[in-house]
Amino acid sequence: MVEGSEKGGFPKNFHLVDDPLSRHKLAVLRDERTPTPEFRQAMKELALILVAAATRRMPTREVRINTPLVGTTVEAIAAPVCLVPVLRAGLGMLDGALALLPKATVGFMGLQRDEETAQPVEYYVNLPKDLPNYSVVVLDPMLATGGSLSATLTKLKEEGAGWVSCIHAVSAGPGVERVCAEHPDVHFYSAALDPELDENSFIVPGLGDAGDRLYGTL
Ligand SMILES: O=P(O)(O)OC[C@H]1O[C@H](OP(=O)(O)OP(=O)(O)O)[C@H](O)[C@@H]1O
Ligand SMILES: O=c1cc[nH]c(=O)[nH]1
Ligand SMILES: [Mg+2]
Repeated sequence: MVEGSEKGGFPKNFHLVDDPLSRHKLAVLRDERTPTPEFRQAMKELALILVAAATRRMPTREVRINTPLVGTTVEAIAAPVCLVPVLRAGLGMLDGALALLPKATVGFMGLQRDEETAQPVEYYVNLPKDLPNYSVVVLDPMLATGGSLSATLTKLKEEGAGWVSCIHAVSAGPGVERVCAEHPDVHFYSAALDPELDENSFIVPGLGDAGDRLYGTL
């Protein structure tokens, strides 16, 4: 993993998860020939890898237990976890994240980019009332202009979220610059950092519209 703090040119809260396995999953996702079932499966598997990376900085606490042989001190994740998929495409990462964090609570952030302006329009929000008690992981395969993620993080902070990390399959330079600057306290984990956006604010080379490819609404 390339940590933001290790490589010149990366914001220090951006982390590229570019091991061979995540690159392999990403190759499946980027290929236009990948049909919906395989796309969905690869997104789920990539989410497993990314969510493991995103727990690296999660607060832990010491717990006293007994092994079958002796008493010892172990480490456990300190706070309950709340996963927040950004609808729709974020749902494609939810099963993978829940496989590693099965006790997690799930909140929902419903946003859709306006096709003309690329601005996010909020249509559904459902978050736990006691959000300040949780460590929050935001799931969204695509970080393009950063508008949807910025709106999500602003909402989470209004609701009192403290520790927050985000996972993405593909991020674009302009969106990364924006969210890292606006939210220096949040860590962002992505399997790719693509250079640019096209005239419709789609990531290039990217993988197309993640929601459409996950749900077959092409
Ligand atoms: O960084 P941004 O420029 O805001 O773009 C990224 C957003 O666009 C996509 O959602 P979309 O609006 O296509 O909704 P969908 O998941 O329902 O397809 C994607 O899943 C992100 O939420
Ligand atoms: O390239 C992009 C940009 C936004 N949303 C997507 O699904 N893909
Ligand atoms: Mg979409």
